[in-house]
Amino acid sequence: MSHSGTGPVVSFDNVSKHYGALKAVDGLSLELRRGETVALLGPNGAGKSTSLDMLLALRKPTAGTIKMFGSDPYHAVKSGSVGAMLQSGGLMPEVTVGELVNLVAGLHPRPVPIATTLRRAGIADIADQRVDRLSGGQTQRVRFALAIAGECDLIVLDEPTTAMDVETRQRFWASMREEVAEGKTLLFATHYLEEADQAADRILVINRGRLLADGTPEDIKKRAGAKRMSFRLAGADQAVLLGLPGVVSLETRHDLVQIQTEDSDGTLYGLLDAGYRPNEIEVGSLGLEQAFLAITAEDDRANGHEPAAAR
Ligand SMILES: Nc1ncnc2c1ncn2[C@@H]1O[C@H](COP(=O)(O)OP(=O)(O)OP(=O)(O)O)[C@@H](O)[C@H]1O
Repeated sequence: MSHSGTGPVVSFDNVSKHYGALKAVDGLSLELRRGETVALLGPNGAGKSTSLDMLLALRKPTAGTIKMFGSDPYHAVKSGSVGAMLQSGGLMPEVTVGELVNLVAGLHPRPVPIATTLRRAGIADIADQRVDRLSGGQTQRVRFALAIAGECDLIVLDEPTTAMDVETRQRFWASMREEVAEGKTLLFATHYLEEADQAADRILVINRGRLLADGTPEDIKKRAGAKRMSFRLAGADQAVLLGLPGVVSLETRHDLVQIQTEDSDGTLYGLLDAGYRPNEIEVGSLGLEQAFLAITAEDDRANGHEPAAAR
């Protein structure tokens, strides 16, 4: 079955999952469009795995509706439309990597040639090794191979690059781009903010089971509002700098001043009005990591919780 329709690939409509009093997912609504690479970003316990598991029909929502290719997740998964790599789940021991990939491809309605899968996952050289004798990073690559062993339209990955070293991670994303170039939709959960920034064209920030932000990496950085400003200024009075409009935090080293501000224009005008003449003024957005922390901390404060970063 091929899905070339124009409807959303995935839709969550007001989906919740409660474990007793705990709202792991709390009224989540979102849509993924064909060909998008979307990162699900959130602190520990945000509800990322629960959301992905519900999408893959492994857990049942307490309320709300999930659709995949316009049908219910169970049937979409059964038809082979989705390839998935989850966080846990052991691999069958005592078989070789090649045998395992062969076995899983054989179960798939539209198997990909084994050699292609081994190459794409970067495991051709370990095809003869037993799966229970692999390193953590190699195991991750084998699990990725199983996700792409059949032709599918949607790939779902839960923290795929955990335990991968930098080189393996880069190779992994290069293979992923090959998959996406074929028109596949990719949804992945990650803790690695730089990874979301580099790999995704859209980021969904979730915290406590709710969607806090949905946009391009640029949007997310803007959404956090604050800017970072730096300049050189000899003999600046810290108290004066902290008192400037919009200033959130301040760091100084020798004559280098770095400021986080919610109003970069106001901060600069205030500084000039106070008679200072700084040099080498630079104003930029916060990095994604800072933006992400700012968004989740603001949400935690607004809801009377301790910020996730401090949990
Ligand atoms: N089977 C379960 N029974 C009870 N609570 C659960 C169960 N599974 C998950 N939870 C709780 O639901 C919340 C969301 O968990 P989930 O694993 O979805 O978060 P996550 O965003 O994937 O976190 P992490 O980044 O740590 O993997 C957590 O508070 C977790 O403790």
